[in-house]
Amino acid sequence: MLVGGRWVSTDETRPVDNPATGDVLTEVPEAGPEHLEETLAVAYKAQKDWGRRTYAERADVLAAVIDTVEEHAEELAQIVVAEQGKTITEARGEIGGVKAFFDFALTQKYRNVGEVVASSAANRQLMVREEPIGIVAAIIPWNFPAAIFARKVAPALMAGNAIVLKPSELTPLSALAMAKVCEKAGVPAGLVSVLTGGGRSIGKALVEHPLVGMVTVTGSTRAGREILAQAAHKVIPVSLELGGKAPVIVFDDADLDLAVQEAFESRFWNCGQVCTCNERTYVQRGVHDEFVRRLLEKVNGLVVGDPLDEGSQIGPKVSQAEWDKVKAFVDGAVDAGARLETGGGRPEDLADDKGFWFAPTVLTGVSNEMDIVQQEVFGPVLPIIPFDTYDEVVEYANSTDYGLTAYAYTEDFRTALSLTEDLEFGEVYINQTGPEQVQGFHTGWKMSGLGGDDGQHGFERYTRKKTVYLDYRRGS
Ligand SMILES: NC(=O)C1=CN([C@@H]2O[C@H](COP(=O)(O)OP(=O)(O)OC[C@H]3O[C@@H](n4cnc5c(N)ncnc54)[C@H](OP(=O)(O)O)[C@@H]3O)[C@@H](O)[C@H]2O)C=CC1
Ligand SMILES: O=C(O)[C@@H](O)[C@@H]1OC[C@H](O)[C@H]1O
Repeated sequence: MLVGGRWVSTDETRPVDNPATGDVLTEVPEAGPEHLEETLAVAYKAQKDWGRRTYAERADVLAAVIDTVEEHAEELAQIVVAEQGKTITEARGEIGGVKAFFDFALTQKYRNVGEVVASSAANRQLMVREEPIGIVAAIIPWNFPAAIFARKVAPALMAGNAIVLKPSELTPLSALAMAKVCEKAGVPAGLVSVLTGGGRSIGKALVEHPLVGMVTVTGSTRAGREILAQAAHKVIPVSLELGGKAPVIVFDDADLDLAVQEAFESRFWNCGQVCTCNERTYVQRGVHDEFVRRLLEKVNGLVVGDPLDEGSQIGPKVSQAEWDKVKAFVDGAVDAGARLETGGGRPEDLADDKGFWFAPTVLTGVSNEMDIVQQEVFGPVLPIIPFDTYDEVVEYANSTDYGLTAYAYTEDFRTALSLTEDLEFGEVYINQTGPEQVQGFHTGWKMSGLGGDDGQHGFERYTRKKTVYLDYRRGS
């Protein structure tokens, strides 16, 4: 792991599994208190200089990071596949996302860093200036281990901060590889550190450390709530990007081919392990059966297999624990009366394989109250629920504790515009699917988050304001 500019190993280590084989891929160090103290002491000094550099100077360094990512793109994609299990095609897309997050940070090169406010007294000036925060702690998940590293590091560095990352214990290798890329690109030593270990151990200690001035988290709502509580006594800003339970709503008048294709893509991307995934699909009764028929044709054609094989479309779940969680949701839904249209557990042709394979699964006859509709599944499982009226489906969509992303398909402009007002979500897509764009604002409502990432609003969260009163009267 990268401790204040030094690559450090430890006697105590923890395994990293390959989800496609179930075998141990490698071991990584277990960060301890001494590593945290060293990391933060070095970051504190490095940030003082970095924060005084101009945006243009910082942009030059970040531009070199993009070039170095490009130079190592395939190697980085292979690392994502090995530890997270997404297909090589999806992993190459993730590395493209890495570059996009840095590219957006570069657009801040000529950023407006404050404003002069009209003073109520002559010969005086009142300015509100934007400044770096200092040291940022980033707690990141396993579903996009390289892209979410970039989503946090790029704005944090561009705004003049240092950053210490605690990657998920499931996928530390991508963060370590990205830290090497930053080092090779010329990011000054100590500005980017990666501490490997458990969230409730080194992650908690990082969040609670007095030198950490802001925390940014992407992960489950459970983790986000714990981290918010851990940071509360320090009264520091916390950004939370948490769980999702995105509805796809298909009205009778929708372009059905478009709705089927995008509901399908949005559910099974990354084996369903995306916070913006289609977690539940509501279909108006008039087109419900045709929608299900067309969707099943696509789902039953999906190729589940070796993520390094260019022909594979879905890799394994990231861990056995995650596999067990998804299986419990499916079995619970069937026990509650849902109909299993396809899938439901391990694919037959991989029944004896050690990988964490889960067959693409579709459930019908599902009611809105079922756990599989109310709770985040985060796997290749799609429950489909029929509805009759606009008011009914809006009530269904808004009925969960989550409020990150929602999608709707309709050709009626009144319905579309009304949905953008009535849906209680931080992101609403009409007649299109994701992913979100880096210049937008990836923000969750309700239990899906606090603050947000990306765009101008996400960038601003890595800065703080200073108001300056300047009296330039010439003598008295
Ligand atoms: N809204 C969004 O943009 C996204 C949301 N998610 C959500 O995250 C979940 C899956 O990701 P997953 O990594 O399993 O999420 P987890 O919540 O398990 O972990 C996320 C990160 O938080 C760390 N962590 C957990 N508890 C604490 C704590 N008390 N203090 C400090 N750090 C802690 C974890 O460390 P450790 O390594 O020990 O697990 C990990 O690095 C899903 O629910 C998914 O929806 C995922 C991606 C994006
Ligand atoms: O966090 C998620 O799951 C999504 O926001 C995902 O993360 C990186 C990708 O660029 C996003 O689509």
